[in-house]
Amino acid sequence: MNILEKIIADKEIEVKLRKKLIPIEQLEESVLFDRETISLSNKLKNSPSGIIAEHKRRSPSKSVINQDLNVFDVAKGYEKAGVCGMSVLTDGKYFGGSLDDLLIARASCKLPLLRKEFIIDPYQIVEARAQGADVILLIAAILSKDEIKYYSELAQSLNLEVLLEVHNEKDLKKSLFDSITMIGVNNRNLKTFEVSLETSKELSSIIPDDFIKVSESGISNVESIKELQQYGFKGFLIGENFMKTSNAGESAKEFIEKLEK
Ligand SMILES: O=C(O)c1ccccc1NCC(=O)[C@H](O)[C@H](O)COP(=O)(O)O
Repeated sequence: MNILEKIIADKEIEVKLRKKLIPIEQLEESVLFDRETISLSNKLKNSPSGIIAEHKRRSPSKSVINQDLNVFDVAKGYEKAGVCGMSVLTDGKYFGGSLDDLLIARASCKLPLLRKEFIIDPYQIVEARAQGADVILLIAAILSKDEIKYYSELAQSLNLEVLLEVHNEKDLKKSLFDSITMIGVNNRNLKTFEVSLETSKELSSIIPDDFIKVSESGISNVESIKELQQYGFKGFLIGENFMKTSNAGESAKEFIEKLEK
């Protein structure tokens, strides 16, 4: 099994358990369920830098990145830095995240929040809404065309935006639905962990203009962003580069200042 297959096998067990612990009807009663969501795509459209900064403690490719930062401070710092949105990894086993991280981030800032998760069941979409997310990630590589359509329409009906992640042309071809606003090209091959910004550049020309293009993973300098902007990218998802420092918010602030200079 490759890492993605392992993550999904574990996720299936986890979701089954979560559904038993907290029935969907209970999620729908959350005080956050009816809150007005914040549009990430609007922020990206109107931003010169387009940074989506991630809270990421560890990862399968890098092991520990930073276990010492407090998600409350990270969210506040990212907001102060002027990022467009924050991505919160909620997977526990492989990334050290949790739904509590999402809740804490929600309580500490007014940024659009992306629930960064391996979504394989509609339950997780309702869960994202109940825990304060504004955007969900759908990964084309782990979903069928019908699932992408159904899950993105469910998200839309809950006023959640969808960032649809692709790795290649095949992923992209099965993912073009009106219920999706943003297409993210992941520069990290989730099977081998190899990172190449060429993936974004190569796919950019076949992403229709109706979608906001986001480049994800492996971005560590402003020069790469300036180059990717030439290919039409408006959003840039950055995790490790900020989280590996002792002050993720400050690191994002310096990065954005340099980018907008
Ligand atoms: O980051 C990993 O090692 C990883 C491995 C397997 C599946 C997903 C993985 N990462 C999720 C992400 O997409 C990244 O956290 C995100 O794009 C930020 O990437 P980076 O800036 O390189 O930390």
